[in-house]
Amino acid sequence: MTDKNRTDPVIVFDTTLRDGEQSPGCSMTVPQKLRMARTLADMGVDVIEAGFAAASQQDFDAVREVARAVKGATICSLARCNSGDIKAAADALEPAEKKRVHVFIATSPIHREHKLKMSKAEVLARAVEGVRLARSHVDEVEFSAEDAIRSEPEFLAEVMAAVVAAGATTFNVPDTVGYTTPDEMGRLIAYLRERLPEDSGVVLSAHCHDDLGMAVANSLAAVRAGARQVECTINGIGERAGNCALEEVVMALKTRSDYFGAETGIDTRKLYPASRQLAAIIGGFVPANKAIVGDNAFAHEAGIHQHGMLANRETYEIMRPEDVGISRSTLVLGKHSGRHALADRVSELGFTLSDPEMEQLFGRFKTLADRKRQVFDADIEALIAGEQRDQGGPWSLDRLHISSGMGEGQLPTAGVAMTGPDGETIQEAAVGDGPVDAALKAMARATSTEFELVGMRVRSVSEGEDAQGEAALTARIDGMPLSGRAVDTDIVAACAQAFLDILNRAHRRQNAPASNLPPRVSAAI
Ligand SMILES: CC(=O)SCCNC(=O)CCNC(=O)[C@H](O)C(C)(C)COP(=O)(O)OP(=O)(O)OC[C@H]1O[C@@H](n2cnc3c(N)ncnc32)[C@H](O)[C@@H]1OP(=O)(O)O
Ligand SMILES: CC(C)C(=O)C(=O)O
Repeated sequence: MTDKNRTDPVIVFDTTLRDGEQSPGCSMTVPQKLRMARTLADMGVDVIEAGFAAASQQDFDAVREVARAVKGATICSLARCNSGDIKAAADALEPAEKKRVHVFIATSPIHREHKLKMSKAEVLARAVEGVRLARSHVDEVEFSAEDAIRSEPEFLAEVMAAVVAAGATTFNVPDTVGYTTPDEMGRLIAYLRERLPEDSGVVLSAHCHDDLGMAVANSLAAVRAGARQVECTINGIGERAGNCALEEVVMALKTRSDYFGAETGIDTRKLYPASRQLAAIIGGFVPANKAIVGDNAFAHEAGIHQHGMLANRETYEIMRPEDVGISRSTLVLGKHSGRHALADRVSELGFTLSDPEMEQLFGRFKTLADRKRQVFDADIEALIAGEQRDQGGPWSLDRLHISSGMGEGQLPTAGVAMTGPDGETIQEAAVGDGPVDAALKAMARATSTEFELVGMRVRSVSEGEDAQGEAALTARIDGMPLSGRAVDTDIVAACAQAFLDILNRAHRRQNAPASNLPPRVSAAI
């Protein structure tokens, strides 16, 4: 059991630049690795595995550049258990303030027999030789038993004892193929921990892959069982399904330090910027539902949740967005939102609406939200503008049907049904130069109006492929210029509604007592 008031430090070993880079499409140039390494050091990563120096000249250069330029963190290079790799690693690390050579060899039967073609004794001997040689170059040597999870536990313990005796300072337990479970991982770490001499000072480490989606859970189980180093990558990038995600393991340890009794020294406010920086460098994107750093990690759309959030954000958030470097939680307005969230946004946007106006707006908002995935601030503003626009009638546009297309022989046609001042519904159709022209002509016929279109502007007033379009039309009727404006996700419908505004203004003008007419020059809205 953990002591609630005590937290042990956990070393964060970041391998974004080595194992992360091994994932297809994630190769980085030397300057890109350097930028990323600076970010990692700045956020408090303890060990940065900058590459595999023997892999290529570029990898060697990257390790060397990071070793030369990045201060604060320990810089590490991976090496197989052979003299060439170990020498390359040591040479590349030479300028580092604090350096670590990370040697590895596989210990599992399948890797021994089929890949290395070595017996247990040969693997053991190569591991010991590798660690000794590495120790002749640097003080910190990490040994990894590749595919430790599928290795015989007794053999693993034997290798651990031998490499520790040869000078290894960290013993890493990789779940190379992401096969283990939290329970199993916990038991294996506890088993190895029992076999490490109390005063050895050797750190047990976990390196988990995510093939079954358990890399973070397995790493946390290792910490709970006594591992004091976790190996991880930003955004969880890495071989196949990836590695343990740094931001997730760090925030789990921080948020549940009561449970794990362990914490890292990471400045968690740097997690989100680091995640975005990496995504920009490798040209990928972070899934919206990614824990901690995804776009939706602190976003709420459901009305019941939004209501709870407005009352007290801890109702639906276990972490503060600011603590991971995200400026604020967001209440996303969509079809699942309720009145509380809409009212909050309306007042945030600076509008004061009466209760009936708010109720009307809510109805229009739900109708729009059913057609759009997300309702943006500009949509709300447009809805309010629409709400406040002239609705005096008497004409209503009950139906609009458009037929339009491209190519020779196409006749853009519109059919409308409009109900007028005496309650009669009139149906009309017209062809035009385009769908808007046809719609306007059909509406003019239905209302027996002669008009001349003198101005038309259509623009998008919100974001996304399902953005709302605002149409602003000016038409001359009886010599009088009149304007109308409307918003709709369909721009032809927006134009038709804007024209309806104009027709209604014209009708009211013709039927109003002469003294009520506004001056001619200000007839536009
Ligand atoms: C689980 C992991 O993530 S381990 C790290 C994996 N990362 C990488 O492989 C990326 C960098 N790798 C490379 O650039 C190349 O593989 C190199 C330069 C390291 C080696 O290239 P090559 O010499 O052409 O060998 P290749 O990759 O084809 O085969 C691996 C060789 O290393 C041997 N080997 C594998 N692991 C080890 C080890 N830990 N210690 C010693 N030898 C090893 C294999 O048995 C094989 O030996 P062989 O050539 O005698 O048959
Ligand atoms: C070299 C080790 C640590 C590794 O990357 C793995 O086993 O996945």
